[in-house]
Amino acid sequence: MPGAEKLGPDSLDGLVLVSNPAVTPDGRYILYTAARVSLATDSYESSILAVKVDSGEQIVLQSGPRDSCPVPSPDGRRYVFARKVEQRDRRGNKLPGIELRLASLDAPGASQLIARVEGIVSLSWSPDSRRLAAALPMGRPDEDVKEIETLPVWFNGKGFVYKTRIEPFIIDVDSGIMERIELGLNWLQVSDVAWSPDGKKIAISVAADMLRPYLLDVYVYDVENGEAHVVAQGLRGYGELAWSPDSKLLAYLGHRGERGFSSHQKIMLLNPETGGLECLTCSLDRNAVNTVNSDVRFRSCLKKLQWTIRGIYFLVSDSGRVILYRVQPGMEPEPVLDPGEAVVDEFSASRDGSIIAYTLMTPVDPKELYLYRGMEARRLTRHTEAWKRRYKLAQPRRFSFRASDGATVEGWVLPPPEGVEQRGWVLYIHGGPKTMWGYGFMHEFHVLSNAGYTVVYVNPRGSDGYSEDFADIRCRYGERDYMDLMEAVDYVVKQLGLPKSRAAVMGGSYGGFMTNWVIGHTSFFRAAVTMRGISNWISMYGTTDIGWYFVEDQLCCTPWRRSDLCWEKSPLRYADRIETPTLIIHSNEDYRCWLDQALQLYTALKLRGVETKLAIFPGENHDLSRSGKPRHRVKRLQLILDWLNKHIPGARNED
Ligand SMILES: CC(=O)N[C@@H](C)C(=O)N[C@@H](C)C(=O)N[C@@H](C)C(=O)O
Repeated sequence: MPGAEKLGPDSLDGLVLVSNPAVTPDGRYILYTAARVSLATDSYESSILAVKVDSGEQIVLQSGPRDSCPVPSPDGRRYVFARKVEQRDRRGNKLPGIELRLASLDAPGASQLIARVEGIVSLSWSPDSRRLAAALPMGRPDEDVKEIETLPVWFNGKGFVYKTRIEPFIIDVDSGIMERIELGLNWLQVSDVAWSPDGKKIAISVAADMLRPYLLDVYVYDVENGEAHVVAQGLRGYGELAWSPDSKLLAYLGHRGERGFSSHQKIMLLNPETGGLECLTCSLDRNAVNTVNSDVRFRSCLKKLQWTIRGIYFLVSDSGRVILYRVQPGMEPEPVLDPGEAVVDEFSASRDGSIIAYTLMTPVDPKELYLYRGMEARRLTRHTEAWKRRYKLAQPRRFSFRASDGATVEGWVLPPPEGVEQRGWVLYIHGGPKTMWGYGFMHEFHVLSNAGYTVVYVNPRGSDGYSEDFADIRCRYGERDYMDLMEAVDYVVKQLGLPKSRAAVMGGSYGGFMTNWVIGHTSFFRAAVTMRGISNWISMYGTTDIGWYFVEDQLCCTPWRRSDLCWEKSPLRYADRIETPTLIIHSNEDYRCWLDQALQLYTALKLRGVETKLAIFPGENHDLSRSGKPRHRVKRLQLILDWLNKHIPGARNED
């Protein structure tokens, strides 16, 4: 019977994650990745499928189980994709873990190896469909003793990276011959490569300053004479590039660092001839990328901007929604596809812009593939329907309130589904801080809801989805962000009637920092769960992949400059005030917020006799809750439920 099963932690099993909707430039096919979560193999079994646009016929192109990232060729006949492999040479040394393979759209299954690489940062076909520009990580850590002379030492999800350079290459796809593009840089990390439609140039965005890897320069490489020259310096942001159809101009996704890491990503128009730079989306005052949180995504190699003859397409995060926009030089940006209370999660457009493939999700619908053509949207896949039919999913309700400084703050409440008694509720704080809650699908929320916990999720100051000023809490962590959250608690208790004595607080990363901050400043909550969090900004500064610049930018302090401020903003400073029973969850390969952040808090709580438990997940990183091994994700969810059930006993609704 539909909705008969209770959606518990192991309901992850069998969920299909649809990602990477890639339209062939001629608009004939849409290629995409479908990854099935398997508890049996403890993996994501990913294959590459295609839909014929005119007939809707579905084709299995590569049956996996570790295939992903299809990138169609300009002539629409072939595509390259990534195959994850784990092999060693005769001496037992690990070989590069990614096969870059070439396949024909007319011969499903068959493919040929082009190169074995450590990873793929960016790919761009030559217009003649014979070569690829590629940004590839090169270099491997020492097998035994690590002899380190660079920064960062390690990077979340990549392990030790002190010998890694991300370099630009040209690859002949038929011979596999790889030719490095020389930029004459001692240290470099290429962010993106883009081959011009006339075939003559390759644009390359690259970080060249090891101590300030967030600064990007843009080079244009002349394919004929092999010379590269700088056309822009000191830019920031994602650094993605797209050429205009006439190969004269570049679109750059990023910013000038107006508000440090709190700046919105913008579509900037770069004239390679003059170096001129013009912001095309500043009038929006919204982030020109998708930052909505979801835990049902699989990896994708799609670009975040695309220049077709109808203009530059990009996504905008706005009040929990994600909308597809378009902008032309000299014109205002305009919405192309507004999904309402939903999220256009990824997109790609045919060369003439007449066909747009995208993935869409809602708070109760995991991602599926859609087609937008002739002002009409059509759903193309139903991979998650059987999974959805098994469970009862409650619908969230939006609320908003006027904060004490007059600003409007919005949030949502996800109650237990019909027939499930409310046991209590959790204030779930997102990370970033510059991400947003909204209309994305959160499996974890439905697990909490099905266990009888109403989930309250709010976008306080520091969140994305609003103005740049709303997001900018630099130097003021634990102030307006904290006040917005506490005022939201006040609102949901007084206005929405949630029981004040049956509340828990939880959050990850920055949300873990804020959870740690909350329990050091109030004992309102019966329980807390802090995940991949931050307790000490001084040690965060030197131990993580982004710490030495992220902490200085966001907290306005370093261990040597205003260290008092670093300490004042560290939850560990207030550990002697914590009374809330706290579960601490961390991964032992989290290099975004290192394990020391959890250990310091755990030690403090143990010494103070506060009920606490530390769960360390081996072989996992900062993204455990989003892409960790399925069995670990189930275990993590069970630990959370056990902790809440222990500290919010019984099933009573009133105080
Ligand atoms: C480069 C940068 O600004 N990264 C930050 C978004 C970042 O990783 N912040 C972490 C402290 C964080 O809160 N991460 C979020 C996205 C999470 O939920 O893990």
